[in-house]
Amino acid sequence: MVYTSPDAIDFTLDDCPPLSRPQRVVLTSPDHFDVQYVINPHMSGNIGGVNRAAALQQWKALRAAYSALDIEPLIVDGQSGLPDMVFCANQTLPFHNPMSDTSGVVLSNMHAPERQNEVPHYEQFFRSVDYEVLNLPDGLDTDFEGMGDAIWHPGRFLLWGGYGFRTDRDTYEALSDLLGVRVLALALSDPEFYHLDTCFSVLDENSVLIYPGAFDTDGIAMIEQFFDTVVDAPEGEARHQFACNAHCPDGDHVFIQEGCTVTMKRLREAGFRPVELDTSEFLKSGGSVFCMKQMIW
Ligand SMILES: NC(=[NH2+])NCCC[C@H](N)C(=O)O
Repeated sequence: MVYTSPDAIDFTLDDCPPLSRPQRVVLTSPDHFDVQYVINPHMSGNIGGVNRAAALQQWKALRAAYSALDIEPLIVDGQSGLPDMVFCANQTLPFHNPMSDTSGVVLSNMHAPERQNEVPHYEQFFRSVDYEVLNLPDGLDTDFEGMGDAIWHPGRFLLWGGYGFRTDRDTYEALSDLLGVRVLALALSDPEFYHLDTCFSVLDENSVLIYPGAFDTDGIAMIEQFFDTVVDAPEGEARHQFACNAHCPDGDHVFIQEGCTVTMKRLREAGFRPVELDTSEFLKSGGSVFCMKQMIW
């Protein structure tokens, strides 16, 4: 079942089976990262403008930050000719079904033609680690960009789904049927917040960090219905520093772009520990921490 308005909601969090936290992280080496085309507004003006050496240092610091929390990264090799492959949250949606105790990934159907050839590399990787690999139904020709838009509610078998730019609303009907999961679908309409993970960062079962301006009134109402604590990022930090592309891997630390001072203060007030990371080279492509990793079970 897909829910797009608060009036339709006929369940609570307690009706959703408990879901364990994913314990492993996948990262993709940035050897071939670059800005070579413009498929989101942040990339505009940045073609050829990436400092590869700086990008590598920033990526290594991210890798070290996961290791410091005892989350050992699995590394996928970036491929030449696929400059966005480093954003490994987008090509798949990893899942764990607590009822059947099965794990796997659903492959994306990238909206951007420039990124479609990234998916087979991830298919191969997940098969190599014995993951079940699922496809959206044959004949369904809707866009889907994985965890860029589809985000698990922490601790619950419940999926949040953004739609409007990179993922079609109808994809969530198919995903809901495929995985047997409820989906809360949020409309996106500001092109600078083109993926759900640019404006919505889950922290723990009761807390989320959002940029409210990216959502409509139904979206905000649904978010407020399911999270007791909603931390707002200010517009400038959300839009230009990707404050909401943060990642909280453990319900405590929040990896976030360096310099998001107001957001970090609000996170601390809500009881979280921000960990600043510099992703400035990746911001040139419209990505930061959240989309540079994929958590798996
Ligand atoms: N989930 C994300 N926000 N990923 C960032 C992707 C950036 C990439 N240049 C694109 O536009 O597709």
